[in-house]
Amino acid sequence: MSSPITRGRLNRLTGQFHEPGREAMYRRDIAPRVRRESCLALCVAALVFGMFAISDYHYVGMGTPLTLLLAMRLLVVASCLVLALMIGRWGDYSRKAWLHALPLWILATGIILIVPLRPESLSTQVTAVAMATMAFYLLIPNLLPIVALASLYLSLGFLASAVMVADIPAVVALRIALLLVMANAVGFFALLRLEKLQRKQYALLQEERSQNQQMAEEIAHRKSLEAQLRRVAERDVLTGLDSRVHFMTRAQDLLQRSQFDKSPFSLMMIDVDHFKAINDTWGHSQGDRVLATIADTCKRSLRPQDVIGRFGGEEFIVALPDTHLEDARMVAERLQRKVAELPVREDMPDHRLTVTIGIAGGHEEATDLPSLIQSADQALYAGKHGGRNRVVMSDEGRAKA
Ligand SMILES: Nc1nc2c(ncn2[C@@H]2O[C@H](COP(=O)(O)OP(=O)(O)OP(=O)(O)O)[C@@H](O)[C@H]2O)c(=O)[nH]1
Repeated sequence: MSSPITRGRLNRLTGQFHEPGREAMYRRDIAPRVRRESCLALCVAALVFGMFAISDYHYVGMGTPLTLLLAMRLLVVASCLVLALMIGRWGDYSRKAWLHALPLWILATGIILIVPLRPESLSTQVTAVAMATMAFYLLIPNLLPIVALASLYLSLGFLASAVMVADIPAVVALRIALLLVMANAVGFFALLRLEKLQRKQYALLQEERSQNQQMAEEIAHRKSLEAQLRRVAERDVLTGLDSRVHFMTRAQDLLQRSQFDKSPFSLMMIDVDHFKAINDTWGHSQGDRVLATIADTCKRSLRPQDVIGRFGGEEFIVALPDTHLEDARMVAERLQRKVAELPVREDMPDHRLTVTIGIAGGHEEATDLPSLIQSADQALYAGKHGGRNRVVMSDEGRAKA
């Protein structure tokens, strides 16, 4: 549950947010809707106010009072329509609340002026004023304090002109006053409730949006962490090659595809010769540099579709899809040559950098990756025993070749 602080506290009398920034944001948010509704409400108000011209003739007949009444109605109707047009174009509710308030004052003045121009119809005018008051509060969108002031002006002005022009007894004036107080009270509290409800709804929506935003950020953060972790798990930090686990996954896929396509598949195990001696003589940092350089050299010498990984310590593994054993041997010999040509003499004088490579191959359905690795490893072992710095094919490979 969110606290009233996060939702935004509301003023008890106006229904507006206490925080001016939040109130301004709310008004900005509802501005387009208020603009549309104001235009529509003013057009309807102009129509209704103009419509009563029909009853003017009935009450005052032909003559100067009718002319004055019609002129006044025309003025009010025209003002309402012009203001509706202006609000539609420039009526930004968040910055020009006065423009939205102006029609209320004009309509109120028009209604008040009917009393001296048509004093005989006072009883029907009381009903019309009460209804106009409610319409001010509920139908023409505006801020509660502005509406309350305009309605009060309408009520007091109407009462004053009724007392002065229509010469009504005190008791009738009191009844009209009570009726108008009631209309104002009902309108005020209805609009206050509406203002509060709308702002509460807005605050809840904002809260929901911010929670969604937070959630989206959290998800993005987790995804990036996940991707980072995956990258760490898939890469060997020292050489930048595939980690053993990731290599196994990729090589497995390649082998399966080769078996499906019935295309050749070869596997190489590369081991640096006398690597321990490098560590012991020139230190582990130099050993690390040598491993990274050899890894880089091998990677660059392979095709993009080949996959190379670090299998362990100073041992690398390469999967060669679509490659016959004889071709794999040529690749291995090329790698062997490139490693031997690496310029390490300055850092490690009197040391010949060499690698021994074991090769195995096969794409028959019975062949699986672990047994291929085992065969390549056996060939590598044989190469080491045979004096190192050589390329050796597994027994099955030799038989096939
Ligand atoms: N600098 C460095 N050394 C490593 C790393 N991983 C393994 N080693 C070392 O590599 C050496 C491998 O030694 P051996 O298994 O005896 O192999 P070798 O000396 O190359 O001998 P042969 O393979 O028989 O030619 C060990 O001393 C390991 O400590 C590494 O990441 N960095």
